[in-house]
Amino acid sequence: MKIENLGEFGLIDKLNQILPIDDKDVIVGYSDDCACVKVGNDLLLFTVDIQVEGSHFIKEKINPKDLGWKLSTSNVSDIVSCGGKPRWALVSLALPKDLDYEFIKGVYEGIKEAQDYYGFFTIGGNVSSSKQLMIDMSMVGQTDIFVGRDKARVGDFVYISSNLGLSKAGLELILMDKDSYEDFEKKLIEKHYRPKARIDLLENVKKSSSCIDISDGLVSDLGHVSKRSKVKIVIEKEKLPIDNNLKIFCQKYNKDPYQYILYSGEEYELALTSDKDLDLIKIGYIEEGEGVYLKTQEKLEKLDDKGFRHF
Ligand SMILES: Nc1ncnc2c1ncn2[C@@H]1O[C@H](COP(=O)(O)OP(=O)(O)OP(=O)(O)O)[C@@H](O)[C@H]1O
Ligand SMILES: Cc1ncc(C[n+]2csc(CCOP(=O)(O)O)c2C)c(N)n1
Ligand SMILES: [Mg+2]
Repeated sequence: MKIENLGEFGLIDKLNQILPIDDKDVIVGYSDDCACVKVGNDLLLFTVDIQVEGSHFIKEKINPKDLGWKLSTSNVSDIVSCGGKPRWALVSLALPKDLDYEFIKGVYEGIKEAQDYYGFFTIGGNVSSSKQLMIDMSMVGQTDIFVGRDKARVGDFVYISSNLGLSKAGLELILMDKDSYEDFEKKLIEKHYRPKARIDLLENVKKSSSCIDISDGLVSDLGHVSKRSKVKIVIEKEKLPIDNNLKIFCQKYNKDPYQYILYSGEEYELALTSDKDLDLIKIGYIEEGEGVYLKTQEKLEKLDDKGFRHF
């Protein structure tokens, strides 16, 4: 069986069967944005995210500082979505022998910027030679309560932390390889290269019944919440805000903004559920049932999971 036929999540299920968890201190494993372990009175959160040349970035196009920032943000975002503060990171480098030192220096300067902004420390790592450039960060966070994907409840509202869709538009612009970009295009590209994990929303996360960060796309990531919480999630189309720069992008390139809002990955914004009134963007509600639906005035349509998959 080729792994491309198993798919990303089919593969993870099989790996879990080989290594089941038999440790009473593990609160959550294999199934959420972070694994969670009880140590004394604390809950520690563990996550790991890699940036691979060709899959996550094009080396010739990315500023190495942006790469260090994006790598850090993808890790911090998982910690924040579980309600935690990022604390410590390890960085594993797989580097082609002829890589210029200046590139890795830039990556570490980007990590430094992220450390200062998010408040964590890199405390070690590993180095190996490799044909392909890969930079992997693992991160430990700390919290007093774990906010997962499995406690969205019927009657909750669904919230998002910001306008969505910008990262996908930014990536498409980068891949167009244009000689020059208009100002609104530069802003979309900036959103792709410099996403901000929503550490500012930790108090809202802790008040939520469930939370997930949007790395594969809103529908795909809400699909995880729906499956794990065993509920139906209804998104009301008219409540989805369209960012002004995304609107201009879609007009210029003749695209449907909702394909971006619903399916853009690498947003590192949050999707939360709560029965409380949160000062965030309310986009829908939870009902009994399963799946993720889009409601318009005319119809209620079940949405396909077209999220980003590595295979
Ligand atoms: N190689 C692996 N071995 C064991 N568990 C894994 C492996 N890869 C992923 N997992 C687990 O599967 C779950 C889903 O992983 P995934 O990387 O999709 O996390 P995510 O938070 O949904 O996405 P992202 O990493 O983009 O934030 C996580 O709980 C993760 O710890
Ligand atoms: C060259 C290039 N091709 C495609 C993409 C898009 N992309 C890569 S990973 C990912 C989702 C999160 O993945 P992960 O779960 O690995 O964090 C997305 C949307 C990109 N950024 N660069
Ligand atoms: Mg995640």
